Amino acid sequence: MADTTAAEPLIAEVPREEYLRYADELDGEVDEEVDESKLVKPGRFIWGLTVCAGVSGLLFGYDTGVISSTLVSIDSDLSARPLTTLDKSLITSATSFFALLVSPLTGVLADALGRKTVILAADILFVLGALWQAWTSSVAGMIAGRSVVGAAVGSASFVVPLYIGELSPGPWRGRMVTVSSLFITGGQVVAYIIGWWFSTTVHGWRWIVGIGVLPAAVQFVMLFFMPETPRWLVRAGKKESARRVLVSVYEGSEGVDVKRLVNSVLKRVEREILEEEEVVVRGREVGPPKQGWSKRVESVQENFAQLVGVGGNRRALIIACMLQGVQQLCGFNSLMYFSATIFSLVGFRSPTLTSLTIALTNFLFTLVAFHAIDRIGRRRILLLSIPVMVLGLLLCAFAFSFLDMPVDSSSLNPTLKIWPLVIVAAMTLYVAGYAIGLGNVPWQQSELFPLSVRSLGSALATATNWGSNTLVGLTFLPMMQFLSPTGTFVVYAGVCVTAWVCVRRIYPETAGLGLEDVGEVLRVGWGVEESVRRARERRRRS
Ligand SMILES: O[C@H]1[C@H](O)[C@@H](O)[C@H](O)[C@@H](O)[C@H]1O
Repeated sequence: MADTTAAEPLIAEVPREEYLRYADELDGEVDEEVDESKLVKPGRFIWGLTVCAGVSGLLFGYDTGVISSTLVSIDSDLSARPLTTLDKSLITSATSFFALLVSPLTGVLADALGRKTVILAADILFVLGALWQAWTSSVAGMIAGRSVVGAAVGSASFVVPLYIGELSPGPWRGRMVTVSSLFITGGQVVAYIIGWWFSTTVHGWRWIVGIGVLPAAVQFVMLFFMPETPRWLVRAGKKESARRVLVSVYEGSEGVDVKRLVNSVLKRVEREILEEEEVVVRGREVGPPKQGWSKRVESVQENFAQLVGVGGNRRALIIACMLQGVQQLCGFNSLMYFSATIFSLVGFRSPTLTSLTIALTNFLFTLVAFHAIDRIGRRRILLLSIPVMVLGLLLCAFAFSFLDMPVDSSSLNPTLKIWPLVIVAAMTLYVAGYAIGLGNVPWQQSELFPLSVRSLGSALATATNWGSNTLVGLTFLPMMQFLSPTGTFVVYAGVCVTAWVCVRRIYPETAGLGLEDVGEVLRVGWGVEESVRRARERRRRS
């Protein structure tokens, strides 16, 4: 959708008295009687956009899930020698490390250039990374290709939930954002299947990594027909374009007067921007206006100061980083990366197929989350599902204590006994609990932040995710060796218990709230009791 509207002046550029008068008028103008909570069903347009944006999730899942089969099938194709342990570690961790480096940067770009531009840039990186890996003939080339993919995954993982969250009507925001988690977990299932399919083909790994080009190229083309988010457009001074997008989002929904609702949402967004600008203007030192790059740097610094200096924003950042940190530190991805190794050590003859159960369970229970997240609520779903994870982990730890783990699969006892089966069942239980809650709720992060710091806040939380992901990837095998498998799984259970306590104390219920209303909850404190009371009332009414 091409934007032909000339940019109106940014609110910050309007003389201060005029702007304060406008803020007062706006307060009186917001139509408090119409809000999104009365919407009955979202229209086709928003579903279409969610699915198109979700393709990045598919690439995220595929590119992270594909590494285990790629490493096995490379054999001595790179540098004419088998891969060493160091090669494997570098190839694996290059992706999460580059995702960690790039996500804060794309947070700044998504504010300056728009959410859609970052998705577009990620697609170019996905294509480049896939081709680079498929053509390389050296270990160094492979590490470079994985790094490019890491930069793509880092950008996409933060910007897609942000894009979907800023477009979705409040009552469906949870479900819509969970669609991107469905694509991630679906991408991981596809990666396992394709990896297994090409495992016996000569140079099959080149196909495995190269196939990633296709969805990225398709999404690249689709992006030219997709709009920017209305929130970003209002902030960039393109209110009429924002209005057109909102009309398309709400068109076809039952239960509301679309025109009145669009006006009300636009006014709410403007009011939020004005309030935030007021905070910045009050805190800004008076000095000559900056130009060019120094203006950009100053605005990033102001943004950061606003993020950590304003109480509500700081609380949002703490919650988002805490959730993203525990999503990884609970150890889930060690199963994604190493479950085939574990299953072969405990005696399964087809470890890849057994690992597929892990990926499939993850996908199927994300579907459950999709149905439940707006009805049950983000906070409640976490409080209910984390204990299931603890149970699964402790059962795993218990079962491991009965097994003598061999150093490699050649010295194992081939007759399957009961404990390996208990391990698979316990891991499945853990993964089901993870997929319902911690696997997807942290990606709802963007709703916690007001518009002015949404992009930067989400990007920093995403960097926490990738930092913790890298840490788990690097420490899992040494922990298994030094703490024993039982000790390792008990540590992960400890992380989950800590997560449960933190969620209970500081994470308010945000389900069902309009995007502009979440900030209100965190303004004077964590807002837990009040938000839970209101969510209960909303549930009773519906
Ligand atoms: O939300 C996703 C999902 O749960 C994936 O299965 C996992 O591999 C990712 O690390 C996580 O961010």
